[in-house]
Amino acid sequence: MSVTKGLEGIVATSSSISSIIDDTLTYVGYDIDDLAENASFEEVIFLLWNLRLPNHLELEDLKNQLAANAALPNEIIEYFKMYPIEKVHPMGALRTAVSMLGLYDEEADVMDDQANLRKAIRLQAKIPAIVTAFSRIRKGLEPIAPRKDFGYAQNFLYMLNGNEPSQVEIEAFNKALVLHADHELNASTFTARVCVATLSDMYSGVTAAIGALKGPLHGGANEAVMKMLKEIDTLENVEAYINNKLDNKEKIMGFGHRVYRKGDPRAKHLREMSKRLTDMNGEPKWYEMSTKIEELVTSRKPLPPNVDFYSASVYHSLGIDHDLFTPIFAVSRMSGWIAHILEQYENNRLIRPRAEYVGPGMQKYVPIEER
Ligand SMILES: CC(=O)SCCNC(=O)CCNC(=O)[C@H](O)C(C)(C)COP(=O)(O)OP(=O)(O)OC[C@H]1O[C@@H](n2cnc3c(N)ncnc32)[C@H](O)[C@@H]1OP(=O)(O)O
Ligand SMILES: O=C([O-])CC(=O)C(=O)O
Repeated sequence: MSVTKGLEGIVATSSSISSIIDDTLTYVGYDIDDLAENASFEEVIFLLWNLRLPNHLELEDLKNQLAANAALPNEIIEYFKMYPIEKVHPMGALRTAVSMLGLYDEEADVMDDQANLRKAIRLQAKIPAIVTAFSRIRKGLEPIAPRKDFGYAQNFLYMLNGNEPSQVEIEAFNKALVLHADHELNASTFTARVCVATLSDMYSGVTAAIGALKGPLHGGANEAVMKMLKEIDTLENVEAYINNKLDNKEKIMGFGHRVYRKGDPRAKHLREMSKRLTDMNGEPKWYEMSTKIEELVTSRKPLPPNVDFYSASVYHSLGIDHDLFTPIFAVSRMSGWIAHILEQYENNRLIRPRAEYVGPGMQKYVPIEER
């Protein structure tokens, strides 16, 4: 047996959903640059789940269904009010709340295609309400009900802050959602597929995926980037901080990628947004520090920034609490997880690789009194 550590380069499934070829990312054959400039997040959801773009009526129907299913069971709100909300990380709360949603869904274990599509809508519709309700309750505020006349990105910001977001904010947030929606067989998507390949239910699959996204080597990196930016604090401090980290062989969060070599095509969109939003906010230092970090890191190592690097200053500029950055990634990636779960069900086989055993050889059991 030979082991490929971290399964690097192993092709573990076929998929029609997204592809990364020669550092180009596509969703169902549409270049991410094209989608980032032109598509609404709702169109991307439809695309990932149906493998084609919606027509006008189909898009309206999806928007209506998402709006109609956006409210949370009251028990989840009550649960947030009960537990020590100020002490938990929102990703832990999100993981638990999404799992709880399954308890209030009578179709949770109904596995036919139509039931799975209905669950998909419910999950995608409710995840913004979970993240925003959590955020408000921990600030002593009441959750805000979604508005039926608002789109997905607009509603998220509205439910979070309680006021109507500007057009610039809506467009920036929509673009961030589009950019994060799917990414081939990343760790959380693979986790979701492994889970449902046992023919477990969709709630189990996305709950497992949220757990995998939480880690700082994956989705958790966007929060870690902001922590680093705050630690550095000024443009003057960047050089010493980064050189010191690299000299000590420490990782710089938001850099490097398992698949991309020349660079992550999503990063340039987030870089542009970071420039625009930090300027608009009168806090250009976050962008200036970020570009200086990029210059320094790339001058020393072939490690371009990934999607998490500039998303940190983008979300910060939108006034979003730093520990909500990864939950927001989950709000978007829910669409990709669901697409992969549906695809896995369609052509399922249990995912069960092997491990090379490197433990002790055969041993004889020793009774406890003799140990
Ligand atoms: C949405 C996403 O999940 S995007 C990724 C988000 N994660 C991060 O930004 C965390 C920082 N980056 C990393 O930890 C890695 O680059 C990963 C996890 C993304 C990819 O990891 P892998 O493909 O396993 O690469 P691995 O960690 O083995 O690194 C290979 C080499 O590059 C170095 N390296 C990789 N990333 C970084 C980094 N961010 N900073 C400094 N050095 C790095 C490693 O130290 C290692 O060096 P060595 O060969 O001298 O020991
Ligand atoms: O693909 C990966 O390994 C990580 C990533 O960029 C993502 O999930 O968006």
